Amino acid sequence: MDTSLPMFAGRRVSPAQGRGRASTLPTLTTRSRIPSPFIGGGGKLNPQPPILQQQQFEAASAQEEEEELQINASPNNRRPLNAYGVPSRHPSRGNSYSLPRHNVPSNLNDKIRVCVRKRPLSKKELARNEKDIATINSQRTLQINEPKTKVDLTKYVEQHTFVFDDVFDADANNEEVYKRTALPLVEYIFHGGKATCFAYGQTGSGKTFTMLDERHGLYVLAARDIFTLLQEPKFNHLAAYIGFYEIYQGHLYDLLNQRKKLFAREDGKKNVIIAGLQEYTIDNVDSLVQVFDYGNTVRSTGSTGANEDSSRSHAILQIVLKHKNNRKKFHGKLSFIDLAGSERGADRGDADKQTRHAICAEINKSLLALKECIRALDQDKRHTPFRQSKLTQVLKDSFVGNSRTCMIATISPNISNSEHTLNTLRYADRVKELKSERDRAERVAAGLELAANELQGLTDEQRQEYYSQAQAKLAAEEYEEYDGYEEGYEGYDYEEDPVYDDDDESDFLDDDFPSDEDNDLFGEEMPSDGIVDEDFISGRDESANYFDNEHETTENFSNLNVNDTPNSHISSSTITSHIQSSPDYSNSLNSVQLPSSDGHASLQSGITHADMEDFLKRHRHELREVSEAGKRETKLLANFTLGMNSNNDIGAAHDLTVEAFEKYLDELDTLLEAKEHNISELRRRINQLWRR
Ligand SMILES: Nc1ncnc2c1ncn2[C@@H]1O[C@H](COP(=O)(O)OP(=O)(O)OP(=O)(O)O)[C@@H](O)[C@H]1O
Repeated sequence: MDTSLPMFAGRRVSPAQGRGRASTLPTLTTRSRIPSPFIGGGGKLNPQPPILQQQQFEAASAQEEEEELQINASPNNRRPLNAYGVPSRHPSRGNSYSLPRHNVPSNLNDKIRVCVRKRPLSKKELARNEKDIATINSQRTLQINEPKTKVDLTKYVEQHTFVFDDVFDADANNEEVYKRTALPLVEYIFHGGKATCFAYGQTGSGKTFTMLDERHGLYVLAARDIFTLLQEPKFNHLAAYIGFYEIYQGHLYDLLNQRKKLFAREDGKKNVIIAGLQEYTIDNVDSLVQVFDYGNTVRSTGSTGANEDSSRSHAILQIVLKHKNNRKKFHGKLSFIDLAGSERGADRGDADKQTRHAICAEINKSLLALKECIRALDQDKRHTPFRQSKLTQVLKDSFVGNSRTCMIATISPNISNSEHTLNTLRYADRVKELKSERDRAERVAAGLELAANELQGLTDEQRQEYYSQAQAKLAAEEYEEYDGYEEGYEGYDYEEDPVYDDDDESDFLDDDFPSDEDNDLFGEEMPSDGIVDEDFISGRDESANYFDNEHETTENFSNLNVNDTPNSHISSSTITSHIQSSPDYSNSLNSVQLPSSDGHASLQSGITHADMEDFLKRHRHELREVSEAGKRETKLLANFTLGMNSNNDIGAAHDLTVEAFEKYLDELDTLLEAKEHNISELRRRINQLWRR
């Protein structure tokens, strides 16, 4: 007797999952698995989410799907033949199933969306008579018919079925793709969010065509809508700033400024700043395309067997919305990323083998890190491994807090690329596991399979044996799948740290940025000659670290007398006195109801344990935020002091120092504002406790 387990899409399926739970199908709803403050009623950034309509639609569709399944289960139901003339379920393996059509649209407001786009067969592929092995079954499912050969040389087709948020067939145009991928992100950034849209896939599968095509690329379509929205009176105070850079072998280069090397840092509000990035204020699509074309000509490319223009770098086009009258005031950000080709180590074109290996390793590392970061977010992990690659470091602020991400996996449909295509789809599948839907499909498929054959005729004992094996197998698979993600990174045990104790606010614990010990936020090597980098000072740089700060020394601090500044609201060099003199501070202080003067606490009697816990959480948060801001402040002070010391006080050098001083003050102001905010928030909570 063959007790091997039935399989689905390359994975074995538990009979317990299959038959046991199939009967509960009608009550299963599809999905709402990503808890996000912006999804479902009341989310500030999402004033009218179409969730309700969607849920109603889902309920109706669930019923339809169920009916369809029962039809498929009928022994009289003849399965269609696939492109190879074989029934859609291979009789000898029992490992593939015809899935219900997933006609339920996904939620455009999900924090993370994963879509797939199939390109048409190219002329060359058609001329070679290559078969199209990718079948789109519905708006959300696709099937890869992978030709295989058994050891006895019998040919068969293995079918792999995947479910995504959206699947676009070869005839879908960029406008259609745009509406369900980047358009929601455009709307989102106008509500103050940060968003990322990226394409992932094998060389030649259509990433550039989708993202960066100069006529219909998603970036052009998005820019068109962004510029239109900026004309509206309510957004009149905003302007779009365009920057275009690449990540090549772990370094950042400005594509709009002669590949000048760039450094990524984080400002006081946790926005990632690409220091030195040349940004253009652009208000029409034509100029944007011009700027972009220019940038593209300097992008790092190499030649592979597959595509002459194949890129070896990740290209990032960012559109930042800022306040017109204050460029430092950030509103929203949308990044389009054309990732380097995903195939592993298969490149053949580069002359130098060592370079080729280094490039491939770097690309693989960053793609892996990207996947892990998105997975961590999707699964609400407490720690996100941003530091594992330059790509994820620069994208950090697009993943945490008010952020949305849309990934478009691009696939080639031809037979000779089936392996790469499957790799791409598996990668995408892992990025966001649409568990409830996949499980549902698996349960159904397994249920049908079992009903049809294997368990029939078995004794009770044999069935029992079958179930235990299946359960053990599933448990092992699940263990393998999640093993390794829980430990955190950099060897630091966050669980043990009482300060970083169990907090429910989303990004308390996922901050990977180094603090005092690092040169820049990402630990990247900075110019270490102590000389002011001209470009940093030239006014293009929004970062605070204008000077090399390799040797942070306290003696230098005394050289800076903040009291001498013309900026009157910084009245003292100490944070405390600054905070005390601020209007926010006085307001919060005035509004706090202190305990009565006879010394008896006047806490409200109904205070619960949970209230106290809640307050402690807030306090920990405040402590951490303020101490981080303090560290940044120390660093800022040291940087400026060192820079000032290395410049003399006459002529051009003095002018540079004054300019840097202005920026230093600006940055300091932002840091203090962040601290004040945290402190006054804590005081507000104290106030609430006394009052209740
Ligand atoms: N959906 C599509 N419809 C029509 N043609 C397409 C589509 N997608 C891609 N192509 C064509 O396929 C070819 C390869 O596409 P593209 O250059 O976008 O691939 P890529 O994934 O960006 O490759 P690389 O990683 O090497 O840059 C191009 O000639 C492009 O015009």
